[in-house]
Amino acid sequence: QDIQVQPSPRQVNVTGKSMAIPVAFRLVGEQEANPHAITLLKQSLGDRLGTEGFPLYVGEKGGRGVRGVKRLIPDHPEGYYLSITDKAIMLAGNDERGTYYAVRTFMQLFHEGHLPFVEIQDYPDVRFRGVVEGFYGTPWSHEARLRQLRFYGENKLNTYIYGPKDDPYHSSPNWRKPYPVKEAARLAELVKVADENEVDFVWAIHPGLDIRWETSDRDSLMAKFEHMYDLGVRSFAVFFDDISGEGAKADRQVELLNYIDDHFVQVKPDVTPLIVCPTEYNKGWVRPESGYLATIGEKLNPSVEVMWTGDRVISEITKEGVEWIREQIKRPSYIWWNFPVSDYVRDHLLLGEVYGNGKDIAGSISGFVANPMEWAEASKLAIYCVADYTWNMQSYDRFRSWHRAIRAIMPENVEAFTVFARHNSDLGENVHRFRREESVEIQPVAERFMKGYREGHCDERDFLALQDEFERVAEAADLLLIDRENEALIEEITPWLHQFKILGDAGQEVLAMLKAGERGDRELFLRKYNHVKALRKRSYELERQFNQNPYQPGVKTGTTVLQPLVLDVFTEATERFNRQNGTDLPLLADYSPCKLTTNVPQLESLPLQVYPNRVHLTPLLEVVKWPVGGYLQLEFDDAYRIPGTRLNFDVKGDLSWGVMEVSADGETWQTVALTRDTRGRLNGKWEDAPVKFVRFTNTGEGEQQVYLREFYVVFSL
Ligand SMILES: CC(=O)N[C@H]1c2[nH]c(C(=O)Nc3ccccc3)c[n+]2[C@H](CO)[C@@H](O)[C@@H]1O
Repeated sequence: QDIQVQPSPRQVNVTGKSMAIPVAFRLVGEQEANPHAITLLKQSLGDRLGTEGFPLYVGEKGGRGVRGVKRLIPDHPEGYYLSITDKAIMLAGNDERGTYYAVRTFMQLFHEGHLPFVEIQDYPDVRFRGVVEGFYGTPWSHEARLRQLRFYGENKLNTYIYGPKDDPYHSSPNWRKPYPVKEAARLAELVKVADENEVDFVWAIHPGLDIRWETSDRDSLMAKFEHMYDLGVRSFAVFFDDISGEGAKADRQVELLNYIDDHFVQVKPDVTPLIVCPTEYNKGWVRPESGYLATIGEKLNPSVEVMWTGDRVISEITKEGVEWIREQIKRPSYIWWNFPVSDYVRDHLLLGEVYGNGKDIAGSISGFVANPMEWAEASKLAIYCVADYTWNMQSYDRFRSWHRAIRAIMPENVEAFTVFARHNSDLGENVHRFRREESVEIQPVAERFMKGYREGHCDERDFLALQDEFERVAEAADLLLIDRENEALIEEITPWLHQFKILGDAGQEVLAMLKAGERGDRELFLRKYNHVKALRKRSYELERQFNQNPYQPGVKTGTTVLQPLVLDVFTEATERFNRQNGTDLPLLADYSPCKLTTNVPQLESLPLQVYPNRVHLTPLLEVVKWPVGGYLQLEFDDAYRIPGTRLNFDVKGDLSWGVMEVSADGETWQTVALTRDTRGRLNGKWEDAPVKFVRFTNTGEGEQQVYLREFYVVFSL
């Protein structure tokens, strides 16, 4: 019998067939066993659990109920022994959490009215496993956190670190202040639910932006920890990441951390080891001359856990990397894995497989927590896989785990959510150059088809495979948009589902356009051409409406394979149509909210890079000869506010020869005042009535020679 347990247990021996689930269980060990384990049993077995019936023994090593199997219980933290025979059921933990995990596993063995005869010996690879809510952006809601904690209990994750960068009471300016009553009550509830799910709720403080190395701030921090202790928190962290100046000094940090350890953590009877995120938290930032890590390694109390993001801020965790840092800090590192966090690619969802981390790192790390997206429910896909990976690395299978995660999160729409997640996994170009696979199955088909099409032949089998995939994309979007089984998840991803539907429709239509062109059916070609243009405009409008933020606004989907394929087929088919029919249809499917007009010859065919709230001119390497009266003008499709303009012509002197102007009608113009910043760039903004035109003109006495290093306009409705 295929025993499917999440996370995958270490040792499973199927000892026979199975038995019908007993109508009644006689519970033995209730008084001594972990009460959370007992509660869980009662919740799952309900009134089947009582004083009569099939014997069910539960308890920790040394307890009366499980003394007969003491030597079978793995001697590891959170380890457990489970056996089901035709005589009795045994759920025996090496400690309280192990008993709880034995029950969690037991609950997964019920299958079609039967229980398998099985023996399981199990324990986790990594001591501390879970999530650090440590991203920039909108912190998770209280309800989302409650759902997360229950999810961690189900998946044997034992750590949740509360550290949302944008919580002013976690970081500056209010880290010194107690939470207001309402927030305090919510945190107390989180601690309670975490405890019920055997999760350590770790409260982190991020004082480094404005900490003063004086007794007063040390006392403020201790007082805040006492305030959190009074709310029930028993696990604490100090984050010194992303700071500079005074707060970044290693010796000062170590002095404070040791003080906290000596006077708070070690003094309290029930507080777990302190965790610190150092300022030099990845290898890419280590400056040996700073001696920062050496100070941490030599002077920080050995009991303090030290976090580490790997060779870079966003990186895969390797054995070589964790062994290197272990040497530096003189202890195993506590991994802060920056995935599936997307606060630096906010227009993307990261729903792909969890892969790339070593399966041989368990011996050199003490913890592994994933930093998630601001989309809590969507992050569960990766969190589920991290739970599987950190519990039993050697047996981890990225593909199996990802598919089980999808089935666990969206059981009524597995196929649709698989299609959606398959094409929403890469980050696109980003500052950390961290990429993930996307659209893996269809990618070779798309590449082969496009190559053949450009060479003049259209492979029918590939054509049909692509058509089928785009149909599945459109179907998946509609199925998920009406899904009611996981409304919180659908609410989070709805903007991307709408974008995904447009992509599926556009993909089918460009293929129809291609076929119409091949058959010489002008009327149908033009119908499809116009429909695709309309779909791209809808896509653009959706980007401007949803997920607006100052960093990466908008809604991206299928950006690695499917979107480029739609644009490539559109352009190629339109080029052929124009050649065959002597037409001049625009080749770009993408909708653009503005167009460039100019009388400066070198700028005439300059591509625009259009983002949801910014339009950039592509920089030029050569010198631009800008004649007197020469102008460069952007005309928008609507009247917009212009909160920012920037130009950089890389000229040393002043730019008195040029003027930046705006207009609502292209007739009456107003000058935009420009100020030069420290890097010689000229910045302006227009805060009066919305305008449709922005232009820059050489109003001087003679031709100017400039470098077009940067020219962009920020626009907003
Ligand atoms: C330890 C850590 O990753 N800290 C933050 C962090 N810091 C960075 C940086 O890239 N920080 C940085 C880069 C350059 C200069 C200063 C700070 C990324 N991240 C994460 C992903 O964006 C973010 O979620 C996290 O809060």
